Amino acid sequence: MIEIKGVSKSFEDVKALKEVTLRINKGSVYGLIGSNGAGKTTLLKILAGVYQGDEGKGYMAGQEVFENVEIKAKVIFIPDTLYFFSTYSVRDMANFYKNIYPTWNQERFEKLKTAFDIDINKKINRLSKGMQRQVAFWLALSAMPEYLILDEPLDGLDPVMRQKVKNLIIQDVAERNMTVLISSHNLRELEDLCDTIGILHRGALILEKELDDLKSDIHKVQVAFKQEVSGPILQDIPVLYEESRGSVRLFIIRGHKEEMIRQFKKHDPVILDILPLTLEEIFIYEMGGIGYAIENVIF
Ligand SMILES: Nc1ncnc2c1ncn2[C@@H]1O[C@H](COP(=O)(O)OP(=O)(O)OP(=O)(O)O)[C@@H](O)[C@H]1O
Repeated sequence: MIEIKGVSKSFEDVKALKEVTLRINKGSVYGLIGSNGAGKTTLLKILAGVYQGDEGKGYMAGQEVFENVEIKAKVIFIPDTLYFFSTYSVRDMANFYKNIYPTWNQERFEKLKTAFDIDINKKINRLSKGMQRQVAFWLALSAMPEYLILDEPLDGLDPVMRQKVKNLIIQDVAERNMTVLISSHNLRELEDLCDTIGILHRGALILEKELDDLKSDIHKVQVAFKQEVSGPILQDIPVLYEESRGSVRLFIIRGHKEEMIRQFKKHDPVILDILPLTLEEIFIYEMGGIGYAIENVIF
């Protein structure tokens, strides 16, 4: 389990994190989103033991992370800007990891050669940006970490490689209960991977929800009636958004699915479709409800 308890962190006059508390269960994949400068990288670095909070602490499996060698051997952090020793090849770097991570799995490293078709004798710094990111994942997944912390992880990877890496992460979560924390600006990307999403805004965690709860609690409905319905159609059901496109009306509704269908059917609809919402749409309506414009938060 990963825990952040009341963490605040300032850089000179900038309050990067303000009393952030969050908990990520073992085997969970947690997506952290937020606008530029929201504090995502700072939070990830505190968990990776790179920074220490001014107040509060980061814990993994109940142990404090900062300056804890035992815990650090179980964590891999892939930062947004990668760093490799300048003269090291993939093979050298693998040997380096082997010495640091007791869980290093040479067999897996060999197997993953087919997924990341890169010459292991090549100097990493001579590889392209995307290939370097592939190497970072190759090494990380061969080290079999208990905790994987990723900052904008898929940036620079081509679409095929993005899918491959996502599948490999999901496989490790399913097979050996790896816990993952991912920071990203891309909700569509996170939708495939995460079970929980948190939004960080100006250093504070303003929303945190399980994806399933989000998806089962909010519905998009397209409905059209033979005749104009006078007066309100829905009673005692919270409508988050409503618009008309010709004779078709669109509703975004929270909860009450069966009751909503019953009330619509009373008016004899010719169209009654319940459509899937993207995670992005869900957040637009959710955040609208608590007074933030999502555009300012995510993009
Ligand atoms: N080493 C540092 N020195 C001074 N200020 C810093 C440092 N690191 C971060 N900050 C400041 O802290 C705030 C949070 O930065 P952080 O990098 O955590 O945001 P972020 O959410 O990761 O942003 P982005 O999406 O742009 O990567 C910003 O105002 C940033 O300028």
